[in-house]
Amino acid sequence: MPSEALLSVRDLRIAFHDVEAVRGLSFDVRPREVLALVGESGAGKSLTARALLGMLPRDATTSGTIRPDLSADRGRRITLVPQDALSALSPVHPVGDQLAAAVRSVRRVTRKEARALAVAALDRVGIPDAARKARSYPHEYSGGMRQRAVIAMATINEPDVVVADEPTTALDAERQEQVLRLLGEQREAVGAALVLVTHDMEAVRAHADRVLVMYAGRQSELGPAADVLTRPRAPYTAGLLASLPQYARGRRLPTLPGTPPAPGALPPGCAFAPRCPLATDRCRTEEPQPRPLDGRTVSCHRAEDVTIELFQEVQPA
Ligand SMILES: Nc1ncnc2c1ncn2[C@@H]1O[C@H](COP(=O)(O)OP(=O)(O)OP(=O)(O)O)[C@@H](O)[C@H]1O
Repeated sequence: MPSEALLSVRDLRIAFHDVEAVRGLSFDVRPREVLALVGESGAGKSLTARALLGMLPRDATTSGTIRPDLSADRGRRITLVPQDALSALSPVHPVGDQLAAAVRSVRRVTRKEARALAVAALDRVGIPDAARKARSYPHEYSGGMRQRAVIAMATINEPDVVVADEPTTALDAERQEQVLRLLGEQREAVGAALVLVTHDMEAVRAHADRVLVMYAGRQSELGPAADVLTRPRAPYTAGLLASLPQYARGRRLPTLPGTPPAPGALPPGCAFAPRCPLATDRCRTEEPQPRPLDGRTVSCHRAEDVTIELFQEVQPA
């Protein structure tokens, strides 16, 4: 995989009224890779993804850099697959017209050519009788078909980066897997990188090349998914993995005790220390900075002592 960056994020901070929700993230998105942003609710995954797209809420203040700024080319070089497929489609225009309009907004093609591209895109995502379905409105599509249409919309202009923000939360497990597989195939077909926001470690394992594990607005661990998921170096990663059935070894599934802190109420030192079985006085006073270890970057004073079994013996609080 080429290692030059398509996007470079450096010391990204996102605050609301002086309370930081994202606190100094640095990572790259590489060409054609699937980079998963993973962590519990409130970790700052969506805000980070939205910052890439230039779609932050108006009252957010940011610092740091995202280079190049693809958000000026949103819809062409960077696109979004949102949580809710309906919100990505207008209810008042046929789906094919919306796809054709998306094409014509960035390419000089005739209406007829745009229309043909729209039908081809719907066909590519597995919509049966695409020429006819292109004339239907979103409400005439089933939920699954709408998901497919949204993926067609996000890939039709062959972007460099597709950002998918929990694209499957509303779906059952089987559908989730289908949608992620389709998203993977489509982004591969157009040569785009995928930034996949998820709280599902199973999805990360099945679909990501690299993973950025986030906790309380910071980076816990960043590295190749195959390494991070088999040999975590951040206690928080081990905690997320503990809830996956294959690591429970026949025992009752351990869960990560406690909840993440709210952005305005962070403990001193490492934000994860109150939930961490390895925490020492240093962890409770000194915030760990990202450092290289075992081919990834990890923010933990005790990273060398972390094993995948760390949470096996911990009972839910
Ligand atoms: N519009 C907003 N105004 C104020 N605070 C916000 C706003 N949006 C997000 N936040 C704060 O930022 C934190 C991180 O939000 P974000 O949506 O990025 O989390 P997430 O990791 O994507 O979680 P989830 O999985 O629940 O979507 C939230 O817990 C919240 O405190």
